[in-house]
Amino acid sequence: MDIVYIRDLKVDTIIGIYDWEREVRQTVSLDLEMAFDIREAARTDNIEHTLNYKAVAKRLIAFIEGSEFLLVETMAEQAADIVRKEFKVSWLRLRLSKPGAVRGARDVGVIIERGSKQSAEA
Ligand SMILES: Nc1nc2c(c(=O)[nH]1)N=C([C@H](O)[C@@H](O)CO)CN2
Repeated sequence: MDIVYIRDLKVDTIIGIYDWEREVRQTVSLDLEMAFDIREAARTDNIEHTLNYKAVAKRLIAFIEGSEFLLVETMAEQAADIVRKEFKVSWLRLRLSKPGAVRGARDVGVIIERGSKQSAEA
């Protein structure tokens, strides 16, 4: 199985359960791994034959910038749903982190896997 990925996509947004978090935008970071068979794109050297990571990143930035979730869980689930449905991704792993949200920790957050690797198999 091949993977197209985006690492450390930083986006400013309203996120969090505390009063102060509803007023100040914080930075979240996304790591995204998406199953995609890259062989046709490699053979043709044509962007139309692959999963365009810039298009995925632009869509996620627009979605997250406009959102106001309380929990990282909700943001992660909805972001995964967008990628799966709009970009026809059969399997993905998404890590969503809030850098500096907990004193003493570099970052905190969630990692989710959705979909099946089967349909992305060669
Ligand atoms: N599992 C979670 N735990 C916590 C979350 C969350 O979204 N998911 N959020 C917070 C606060 O908003 C925190 O990020 C502020 O420091 C606490 N725990």
